Amino acid sequence: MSTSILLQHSRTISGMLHTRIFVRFMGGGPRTFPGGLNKWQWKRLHEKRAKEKEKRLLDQEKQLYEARIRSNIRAKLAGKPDPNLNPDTNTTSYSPMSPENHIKALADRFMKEGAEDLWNENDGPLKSSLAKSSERPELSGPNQRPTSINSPIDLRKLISGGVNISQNCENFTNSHNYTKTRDYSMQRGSDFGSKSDSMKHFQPNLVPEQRKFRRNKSTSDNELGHGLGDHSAKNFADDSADKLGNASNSRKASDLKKHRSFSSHKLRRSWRNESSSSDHEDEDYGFDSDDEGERRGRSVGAIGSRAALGKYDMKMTKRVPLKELEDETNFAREVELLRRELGKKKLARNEEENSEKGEEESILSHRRFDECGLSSLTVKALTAAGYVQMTRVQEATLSACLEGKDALVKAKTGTGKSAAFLLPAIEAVLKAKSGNANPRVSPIYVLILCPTRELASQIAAEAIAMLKYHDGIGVQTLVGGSRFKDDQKRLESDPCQIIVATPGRLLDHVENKGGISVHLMGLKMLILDEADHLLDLGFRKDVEKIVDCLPRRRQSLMFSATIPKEVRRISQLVLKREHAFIDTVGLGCVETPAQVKQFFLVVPLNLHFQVVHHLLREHIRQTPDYKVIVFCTTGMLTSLMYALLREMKMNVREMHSRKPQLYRTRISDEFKESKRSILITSDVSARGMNYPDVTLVIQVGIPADREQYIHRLGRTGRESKDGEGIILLAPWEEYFLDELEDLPLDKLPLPDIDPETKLKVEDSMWKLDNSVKEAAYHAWLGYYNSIREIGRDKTTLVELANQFSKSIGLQRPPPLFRKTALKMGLKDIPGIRIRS
Ligand SMILES: Nc1ncnc2c1ncn2[C@@H]1O[C@H](COP(=O)(O)OP(=O)(O)OP(=O)(O)O)[C@@H](O)[C@H]1O
Repeated sequence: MSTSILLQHSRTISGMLHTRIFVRFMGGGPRTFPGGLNKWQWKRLHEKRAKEKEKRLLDQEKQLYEARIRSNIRAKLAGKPDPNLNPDTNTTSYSPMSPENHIKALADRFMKEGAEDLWNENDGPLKSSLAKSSERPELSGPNQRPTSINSPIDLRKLISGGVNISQNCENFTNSHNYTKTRDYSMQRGSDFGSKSDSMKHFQPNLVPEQRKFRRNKSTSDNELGHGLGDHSAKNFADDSADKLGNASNSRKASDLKKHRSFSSHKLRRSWRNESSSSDHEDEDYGFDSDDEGERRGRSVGAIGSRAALGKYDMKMTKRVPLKELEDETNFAREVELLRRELGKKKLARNEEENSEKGEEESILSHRRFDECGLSSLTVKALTAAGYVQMTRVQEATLSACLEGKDALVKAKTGTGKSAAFLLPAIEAVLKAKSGNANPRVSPIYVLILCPTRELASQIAAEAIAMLKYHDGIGVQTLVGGSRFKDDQKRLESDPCQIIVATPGRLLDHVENKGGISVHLMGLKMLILDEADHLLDLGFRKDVEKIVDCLPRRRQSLMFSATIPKEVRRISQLVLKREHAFIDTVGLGCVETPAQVKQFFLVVPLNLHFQVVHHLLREHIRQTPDYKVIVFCTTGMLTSLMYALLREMKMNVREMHSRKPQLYRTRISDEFKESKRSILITSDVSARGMNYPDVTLVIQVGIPADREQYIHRLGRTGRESKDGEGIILLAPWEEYFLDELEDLPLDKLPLPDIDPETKLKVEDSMWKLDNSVKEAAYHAWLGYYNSIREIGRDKTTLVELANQFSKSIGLQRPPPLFRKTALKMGLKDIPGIRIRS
């Protein structure tokens, strides 16, 4: 696991990356701007314009670059001198940059680790099927999931893998008149400096090959319907020497000029539930993502981080560059040679890594807490809690955080991020307290924001454990589900220095002038746990408003197991520009815990309940100390699943945001302590919850997005323990697997469920109250209607919903209120019944 700390980089128009000391952007200045915009809107407007301008320039540069490469190749194939070269001087005839330098500039720009933000739509996804297939040779069997469309090669990965491509490329470079490459193996440094150094070894003349590699891969993909890693592609490449160069070739090449694009499959919610639920309380279309987002009626359009990040961040589709050069056809052969070589090297490296696995899999580092400048009382409390060595993320972040730097931290689920931010938080309080002995109002020094109530309680409990030996430092939670007035009383009677809050409730306090703003004036540290989620649309506005009320001279930390690049871009809503980005996962590395086995299962919708029951039965049979979490897409579907499994005498508990807070707290506490039990839940349990020893996570239906998949899965395999995850999809949900293409999922065969069990499940379903089923139908319709890929074809959606209705034993699909049907765009769709 490599740790990299990337300083923020600015991009210059010339396309080169430069490290630059940033001036502070958000500090000072007027609070309103021309056009009545507030500073955030003003900032976003400028960011958007800058991005557009940069994209235009980048596109121009790419066109020029491609034109140069093309003319170079054409000239070579026609046996003419390079048109870019001046025949007299044998140098390029144009200035200021030679093709080689230009290529190098682009290489520097695009290939640098941490520069992935610069990759635009046309660059396609970062991962390659080649890299993937060699990473996961076990997936090449019959269980292999469908290869995603045209993934170009992640050359940066190849580079950082230290592969000597020079020899492999020899034929190619000779035939294409590129200077022969030297070994350009690149070391991964732990800081940017070392990375830039290693980039110096990167040979510019490789880039055209890399680019062509990508393009030609697309070509052969198109022809063969496979990625380069596929067997047929291999055969194709083996034969390519014969095939290429013959007359039919150019026809073939032109036949191949089909450009394929694929949707980013970001799930976008297009319909909001709050209107329907407020209008018609008996219908529930609610998603069940987070307490506050939902309570404030904002979560629905907001789930799905990348999808939800405002207009200028939105990525509607990813397009793969498929402008094949007609005369580049014999490239496939070189590609294949290269691929084989890389495959071998990769396997060798994997074996090496496997032998070091014991070391690799542990989340613990070699550093101890008593070596890193924490107060002795904190160390004592840590020891009492059984924490002696730091985890890797704690080791990687502690010194930067203790130095007072702002930081954006990415680390896998279950690796100890909570302690990583709580320890500097406690130190910040100690320092602030010693410098402010007799404050007039007792200040809140640390504010921790997180998305759900249970997570807030969990973090507060961990903080209290770490403060065991400190006197006079209080921790309180401010979360929805309790009485506002009770919060106020609590804050007055028991002043605290650390607040853990969900954004909605905190904002209520701030906006209601509940007195909390005065206490927040002394704030020293702001922490966003599950930061990417807090910057989703569901929370972002609240978070912005809260941040606006906080002192600007503060330290800010953001933590999550997933940080999509859009979040990196907008992190400056909270962080200073010169913050550290600490990524303990590593660019291009698998973002899920290595020891968690992941499976997917594609089953017709009408069999989902039976299959869940079957999977649970099997798991219970094989795992005496089982502990399972089943994630459902909405609260009402959670209720239905729970009711069914309870009817079938399984040891189940139910948790979603429709349940009263006291019930939720009880269930959460019970499940923490329990063994041999099953929690049926919605996404309220997806992030941050630390239920120990979960052996299996089942996800029924597609989650809101890739990030949510990772967080749900992360409820198992915590602290390096073993775990298993299964995602159950209907055939029309299978497209979602493209989102997970870089994760090691294996296909499970369709289980053989005996007829007797089938009957039992059906019987139990029949016994359930119709109101639960009707609510589930409405919720189902609301959820999938909001998912762009599924909800845009309303007729099919309604057909599927009616299938679902039938599968849960409803004789007829329950009717919708006219207003609701209208809002969902379903009013005149055949199969929809309207309530009279
Ligand atoms: N230094 C340590 N030594 C031993 N155990 C630790 C240490 N730090 C954290 N843990 C344990 O690791 C587990 C996971 O920690 P935590 O909940 O903070 O993970 P996380 O990275 O925040 O996960 P998520 O991404 O799901 O929120 C907890 O049980 C915690 O007690």
